[in-house]
Amino acid sequence: MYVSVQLSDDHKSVVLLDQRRLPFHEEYIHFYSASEVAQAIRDMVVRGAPAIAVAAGFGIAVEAERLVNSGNYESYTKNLEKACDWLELSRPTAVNLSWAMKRMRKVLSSEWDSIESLKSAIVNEATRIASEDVAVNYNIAKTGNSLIPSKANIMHICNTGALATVDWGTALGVIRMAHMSGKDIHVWVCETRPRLQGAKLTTFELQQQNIPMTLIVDSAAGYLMQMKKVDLCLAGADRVACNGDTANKIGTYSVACLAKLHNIPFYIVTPLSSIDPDVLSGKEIQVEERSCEEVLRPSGESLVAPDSTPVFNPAFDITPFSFISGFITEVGILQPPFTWQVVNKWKEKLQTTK
Ligand SMILES: CSC[C@@H](O)[C@@H](O)C(=O)COP(=O)(O)O
Repeated sequence: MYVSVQLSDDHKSVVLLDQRRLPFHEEYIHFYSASEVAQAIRDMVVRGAPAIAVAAGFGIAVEAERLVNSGNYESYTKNLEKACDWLELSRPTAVNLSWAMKRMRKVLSSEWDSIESLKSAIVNEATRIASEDVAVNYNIAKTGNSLIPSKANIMHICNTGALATVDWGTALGVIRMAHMSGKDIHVWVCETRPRLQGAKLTTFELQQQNIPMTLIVDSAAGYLMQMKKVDLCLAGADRVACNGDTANKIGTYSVACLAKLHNIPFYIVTPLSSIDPDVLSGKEIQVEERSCEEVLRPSGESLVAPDSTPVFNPAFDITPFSFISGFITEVGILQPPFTWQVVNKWKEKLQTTK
């Protein structure tokens, strides 16, 4: 079984499964500093909002180990705070990155009696972020499964599985749980241009789990809905605004519009950590723009359009909350608004029921 992101036993490297090479090569690469991890996140060696948050947390743990003999307590914490800044900036749309770095900064600003004890606290917090991800996604999968009929054709975009998290995944976790519980499900896998996370990664995960699926080009989504071959749609999230507007992989909005037109339920499957109550609506969400090369050379080498064709390549889009039937989370199926007060109440409830 593959693991998208790990901390090496000696805490000297973050080990990432290189998602750019899947499904044909399972290669693990070691990254030895926070700046190397930030670059790996930018290059999408690891991707998916929860997985990049975990990778960034481990990036700080590795940096803490690397810098342990490099200066006094003050310079040590200052350098680690700088590392949090680079990691946070490595991809702008997924709020999980800032959420993880906020947790690491909290550890950095607490009082510790030595560099050694601060370093252990950093490793513990990074490891906790990773293990919480597994538990949270397991709960999401259980909650979501209650919505899946015993026989269903589910449309899914991008990759939201174990590769995008530490294990289970969000939307694909729900699909995995439904399949494990004996439901007769089939997944329409949107290929997800331009980086093909659906074609390369989601098919790989579904195949490993023996879940029936069919790969489609993104533009086939409407036709399938019109033919009444889709019962519901599940997608992940990179940032959910307070009013429920949701940033997710480019193409999600198109699927949501088509689903609304055809009266098909469209759910966002997300941990609470992807909700950003500081952002009031989707208008305030920064959408990452990526290199034109991703569109011009989808498989890396040959051009599919004349050289120097102008390209616009937004990595995400925003689905307005009115297109979303509900948010499947670790605390249940929710509806906005997601104010801090409300989100904190759910988090507290979660703590007390643990
Ligand atoms: C559980 S993953 C949720 C989202 O991060 C996912 O749907 C997505 O859009 C990933 O985009 P990516 O650009 O591959 O990082």
